[in-house]
Amino acid sequence: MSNIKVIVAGPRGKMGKEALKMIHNQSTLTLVACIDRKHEGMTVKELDGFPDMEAVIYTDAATCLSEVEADVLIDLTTPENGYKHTKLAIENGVRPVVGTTGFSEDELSELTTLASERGIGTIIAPNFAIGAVLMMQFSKWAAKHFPDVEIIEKHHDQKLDAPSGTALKTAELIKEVRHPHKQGHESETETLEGARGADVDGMKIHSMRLPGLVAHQEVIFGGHGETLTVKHDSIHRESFMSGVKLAAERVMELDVLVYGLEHILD
Ligand SMILES: NC(=O)C1=CN([C@@H]2O[C@H](COP(=O)(O)OP(=O)(O)OC[C@H]3O[C@@H](n4cnc5c(N)ncnc54)[C@H](O)[C@@H]3O)[C@@H](O)[C@H]2O)C=CC1
Ligand SMILES: O=C(O)C1=N[C@H](C(=O)O)C[C@H](O)C1
Repeated sequence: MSNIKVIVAGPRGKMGKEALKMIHNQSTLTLVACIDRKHEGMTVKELDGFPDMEAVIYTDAATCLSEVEADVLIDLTTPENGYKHTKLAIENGVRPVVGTTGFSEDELSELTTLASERGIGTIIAPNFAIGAVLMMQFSKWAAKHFPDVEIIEKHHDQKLDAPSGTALKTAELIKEVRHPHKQGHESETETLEGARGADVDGMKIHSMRLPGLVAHQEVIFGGHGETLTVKHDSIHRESFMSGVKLAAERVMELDVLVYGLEHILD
């Protein structure tokens, strides 16, 4: 694999820092610039102390994506900015690898159309951890046999979006095999609003936010006299990095947008 020139948006965030470490420690990706809210003109070396990272920080995404010669944008920011960066990247011929979650369905559909029109490979993956991708696939399989299911996602208390991108993606995969139906008692009522969680075609999603958590999900299926739980825990953000690296390599071979890492895993 020849060397891939990468821009990272959000380099000072929890995921951005982990991505810089990953890029620093391997040989197929080279950091050529960063997009940040602050520190215009500084280098990553000056900002974070990585000894040989001379990549310059831009505060204006449009300038960065139009001026810097780059193959891939890795975006790890916020829903609003991630969407803007992804759009700008596609318009400038830079392939986006997006970990940022919280995009609306309309935004995803607009980006899908734009990527196809421009022929620019794009990967948006709500979860880059290989174990999480397997947890979602196992859940889809289980839902064929256990159509009553509730998703419980648990995250750190700095997370902006709820439910998590992973929970929504899990529900989307389960929807492919589950007939919509209301779960629980047909006459059940909430005496406290929100008690039964968010609703996707009758299946429920519950979001927990607490300090000390990283990223965790349980998908609980109920049957006759039995339950089945499919569970994944990211206990360190390093868990996401093999997926980010794989996506940055595979996006070079794509000319459309794919949503979910499962599309590029062997
Ligand atoms: N797909 C995946 O596997 C994973 C996705 N995520 C998602 O990644 C995103 C980032 O997560 P964290 O690193 O935990 O958040 P964070 O809050 O630690 O980092 C976000 C960073 O984005 C920066 N930022 C905000 N606006 C910006 C702008 N206009 N330009 C450049 N940088 C900007 C902030 O300064 C901050 O440093 C979230 O959407 C989260 O849900 C998080 C973990 C795994
Ligand atoms: O914000 C996070 O931390 C995470 N966000 C992603 C999501 O919304 O699913 C992926 C992972 O769960 C961590």
